Order: sequence, then C-alpha cells, then structure tokens
Amino acid sequence: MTHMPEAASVLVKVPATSANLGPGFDTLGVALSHYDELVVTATPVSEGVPRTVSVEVHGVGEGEVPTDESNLVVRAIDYAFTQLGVDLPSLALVAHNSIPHGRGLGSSAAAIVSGIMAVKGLLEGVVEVSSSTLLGLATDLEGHPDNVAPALFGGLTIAWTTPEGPSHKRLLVHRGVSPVLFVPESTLSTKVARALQPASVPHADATFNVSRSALLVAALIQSPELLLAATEDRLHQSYRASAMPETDSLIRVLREAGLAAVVSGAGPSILVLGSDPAQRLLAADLVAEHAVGAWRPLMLAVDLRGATVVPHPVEAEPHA
Ligand SMILES: Nc1ncnc2c1ncn2[C@@H]1O[C@H](COP(=O)(O)OP(=O)(O)OP(=O)(O)O)[C@@H](O)[C@H]1O
Ligand SMILES: N[C@@H](CCO)C(=O)O
Repeated sequence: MTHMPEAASVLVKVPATSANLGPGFDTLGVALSHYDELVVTATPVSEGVPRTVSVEVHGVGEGEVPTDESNLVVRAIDYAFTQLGVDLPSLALVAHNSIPHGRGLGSSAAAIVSGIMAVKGLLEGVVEVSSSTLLGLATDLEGHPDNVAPALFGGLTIAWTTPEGPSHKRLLVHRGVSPVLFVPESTLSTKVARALQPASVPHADATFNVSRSALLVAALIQSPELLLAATEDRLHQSYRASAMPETDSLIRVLREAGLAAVVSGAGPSILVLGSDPAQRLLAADLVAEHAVGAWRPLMLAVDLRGATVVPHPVEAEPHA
C-alpha cells in the first residue's frame, strides 16, 4: 500500500450532464454549463489514531444527503484510493452543489466524478491516474458510462463498454445547437426508472434506435437541422412514461411544434436541443403554457472542459 505523504487539499468543479439524448440509451451524453464544486482536504492517518470523515453540504442536497462515510462522494473517494492501493486518509469535504438531484441531470455521476477527480488531484506526483482509469472507476460506481464520460471530459461523448472496461470518444457539438433544460419539482430515481425497462426489445425497435443514434451524432456535430428526426427513441422513454406522465405529455407538445425534445437522462427533466437560440424561447413559451406544475428553465451551454481539479490551500489541520 502507498500512503499520502502529507495533508493536501484540492478544489474540484464538475458539470451537470444529460444522458441518452433520445435514442442513445446508456451511450450518448453531453456536459452542461451547470456545476457542483467541492473542496476536499485529506490528512494521512497516524498509527493508533482513528480515521475521521466530515462532510459539509451547501445548496442542493443540504440536510438531505448523508454526511458520513455513506455519502456518495466519500464512497467514490474511498473506492478510488482503495483501487489505487493507497491507504485511506482522514477527509474533510465542503460541497457547494447546484445540480438538482434525481432529475436526470447527472447528479450522481457528478458526485462520483468529483470524488474520483479529488483523489487524482490529491495523488498528484504520487500516483499517476490516467483518463481511462478515471472513466473505469467512475463507471464501476455509476453502473453505466453515459453520464460519467461527459462529466469527466466535457463536450459530447459516445461511451461504450468492453470486457476490459469502458471507453469513450469525445466530440465537439456544432455551435448552432442550443440546449435548454426544463426541471420539474418532482424527482425520479435512476434505479426506479431502470426497473421499468423490459429485459428485451423487438428487433425492429433496436434497428430504429441504431439508425436514429447514428443520425444524432451527425446532427449534433454537423447538421442541427436533423435534430428532430434524430432524437426519436423506442428503447426507453415509452417504457418509463408512466413514472413521469407530465414529462411525457410536454415532450409530445414540444415535438409536435418541431422541437427536438427528449427525456434528460432517466428523467423527469426535459432536454430540448434547439437548432437555433429562438427555439429555446419557443420551448420556454410552450412549457409555460402547457405545464401543470412548476418547471424551471435552464438555458445552458455545452461545457467543453469537463471536470477540473486544482490545488487548494490547506486552511487548517482538522484531523491533527
Ligand atoms: N453531490 C451529491 N452528494 C451526495 N449524494 C449525491 C450527490 N448528488 C447525487 N447524490 C445521490 O444521488 C441520488 C440521485 O441519483 P440518481 O442517479 O437517482 O439521479 P441523477 O443522477 O440526478 O439523474 P440521472 O442519472 O438520470 O441523470 C441522490 O438522491 C443522492 O442520493
Ligand atoms: N442511461 C441512463 C442515464 C441515467 O443515469 C438511464 O437512462 O438509465
């Protein structure tokens, strides 16, 4: 086992993500300009001294997510240290969260990626952590790579799994594509949404999605005018509609108006991939007119950088 030589602190910033994008179930994802920030201070544990973990959460999740070792960010940190063969240090976390939880904006992926990126930063100069290791560790915890890939690397990502682990290809989205999210007050956990998926699907539906997801990559990087046709899906949205009926009916309204509206991730938020900025305004007007509950519009850009980690001053010695 290796150990951290001395106390260190890092600041991590991780973007929200929208996965699936219609037909690209468990494969396509895009990073968005909406962020969680986290400061992690790690202190090597001296022999005979118990390890300590403290978590302070501000913003989204404050008073809701656990503040002990069961916290998802702490679990990701502990998993990464363990997999990299490094003794677990004591931890002090301070999180400032903006990404809504359980809405289809990749909050769990952001939490996992923030923990793993923190470990990368804390081990700078001690253990080299490659991009493929980051993606592998994050996918182990998230279960599928379509949110963690754009959260780590930014832009549009195509992610796939192999017996050796997950891989990704990062692409730049055409400048004409303008995303807007509509976020309801209700939540839907990804676990519940995944339980609604059938074990198998008709071959014709698989073929339908292969054609649309291939077209979607072309539409996103080159031909935004094809986005409406390219965002059709038969693999997941209809199976999950009963768990988010208002999402389903709003998507119908938006698509009938010619807008490329899809369920964001596992829902219940809606992603509209506008092919010009005016489409975002049309989408906002339609949601305001037809929605029953309160839906928060988020006019976002595609994030190009993905997760970042920088050194942070070690302000105190909380575990001395
Ligand atoms: N910053 C965080 N700190 C601690 N736990 C978090 C954090 N963000 C998310 N979580 C945990 O993840 C849960 C949400 O994960 P879930 O996979 O259900 O939805 P999501 O990631 O927001 O959406 P999707 O996967 O559809 O994009 C939260 O209820 C919480 O338990
Ligand atoms: N591909 C995932 C994204 C949400 O984590 C799903 O739809 O279940």
